[in-house]
Amino acid sequence: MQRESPYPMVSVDEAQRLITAHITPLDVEVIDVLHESADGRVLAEDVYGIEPLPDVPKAGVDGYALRSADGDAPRRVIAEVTAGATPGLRVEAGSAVRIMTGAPVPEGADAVIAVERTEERDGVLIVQHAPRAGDNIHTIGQDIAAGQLVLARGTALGAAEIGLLATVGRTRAMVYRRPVVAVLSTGDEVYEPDGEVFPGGVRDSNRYALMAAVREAGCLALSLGIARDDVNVQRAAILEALDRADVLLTSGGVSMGTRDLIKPLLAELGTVHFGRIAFKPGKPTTFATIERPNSGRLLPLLTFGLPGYPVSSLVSFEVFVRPALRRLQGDARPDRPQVRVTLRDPISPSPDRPEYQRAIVSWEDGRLMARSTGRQGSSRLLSMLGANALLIVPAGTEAHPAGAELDALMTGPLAPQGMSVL
Ligand SMILES: Nc1nc2c(c(=O)[nH]1)N[C@H]1C(S)=C(S)[C@@H](COP(=O)(O)OP(=O)(O)OC[C@H]3O[C@@H](n4cnc5c(N)ncnc54)[C@H](O)[C@@H]3O)O[C@H]1N2
Ligand code: MOO
Repeated sequence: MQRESPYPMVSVDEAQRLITAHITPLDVEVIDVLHESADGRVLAEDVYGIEPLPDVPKAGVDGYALRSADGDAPRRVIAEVTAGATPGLRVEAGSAVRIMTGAPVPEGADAVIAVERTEERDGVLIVQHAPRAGDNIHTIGQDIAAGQLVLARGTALGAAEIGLLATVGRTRAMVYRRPVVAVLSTGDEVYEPDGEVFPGGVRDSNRYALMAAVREAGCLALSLGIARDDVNVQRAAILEALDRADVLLTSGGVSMGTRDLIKPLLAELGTVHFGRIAFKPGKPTTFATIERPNSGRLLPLLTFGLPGYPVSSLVSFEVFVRPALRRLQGDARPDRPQVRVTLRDPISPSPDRPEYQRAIVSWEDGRLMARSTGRQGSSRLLSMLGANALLIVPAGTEAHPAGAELDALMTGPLAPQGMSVL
């Protein structure tokens, strides 16, 4: 057993910097952006609107197109235009055209009055007030100007973005490839959750939790199963990832035990960039790159050796892996937002490392309030339940009292007011 880790302890910032230095966005592909599979993809090109929207002046309400110069005088109703029709007629002085929302405004008309503000009897229109020029008319290009940039490269596709692509007629667009992320659990004590578990064993929660986190980050998850604590078995699993994946996440086997084989294996197969972080939970988190001589892939296999403790692996994923996966997909905004929160409960720091404590943040009494999810042990997965934030608690010995402020990384949307923990 080693008495001291050969890996120097790096700071969180330094670890993030080292990871980022090894990332360039993956290759691109052209996809049909109107299908389900486009959800969450990141654009690899700028998208412009070619034509203005609307392309002709359009009625904003159901009513009558008329001339403002006629004031509040009655008008003769000469025709009706519906959305989708081409009017081909002219509104002369003293006349009006019945018009529907979204229909092109006929020539000569410079206003539309809502039907509720009118009466029509025997083909004569009575208006309740004199319309002003421009009333209820959507002008050419008011929503999108001709040639306007509507979506920038690096934008993730959600409902609004997909709607915009359809609006400007871009049914195919260039997006970054989704990274394939292989996930491997290690440990003789780790069992499939649906089978028999021998005394002292644990069910493999890490692989399933990490694969869900990988998918949530927009990647394709590839399960490599559970590798026993045998150097040849674990080497074979890493080599399989080298063949099949862009990124490898392992869990377990990265601390000081005699069966902690991952770090020496990564050093044998590639380059370990760091093997310890001043960070809790997840101190032994390791980052390595493994070259792939003949595969033609641009990037080496990015390998994250995550700790075995369920909370440590997920928190390390959130802080170090997720931003890397977003960067690989070309996301222009790969980081979670950081906010200032007020503590509802007192928080005790860890003496030697900054600690990322799980919390529930909601908007209460005009500020962001954070409540703790309870005991923060690395093995207590329940401390992640309902958490939408990681409180960044600097190393220290003094507790932070209720009412004090700390920075927090938002990992999900704000919680409803008064949400409590189990
Ligand atoms: N002498 C030292 N011991 C430890 C140190 C240290 O610095 N010196 N660091 C501690 C810290 S901090 C952490 S975190 C853990 C991480 O250790 P490993 O990554 O080597 O993890 P394991 O020992 O393999 O497992 C830890 C724990 O998690 C359970 N586990 C493992 N895999 C899974 C899985 N797939 N699903 C659910 N649970 C899993 C495993 O049974 C252990 O209970 O090391 C400390 N030790
Ligand atoms: O860094 Mo470990 O996750 O504290 O237990």
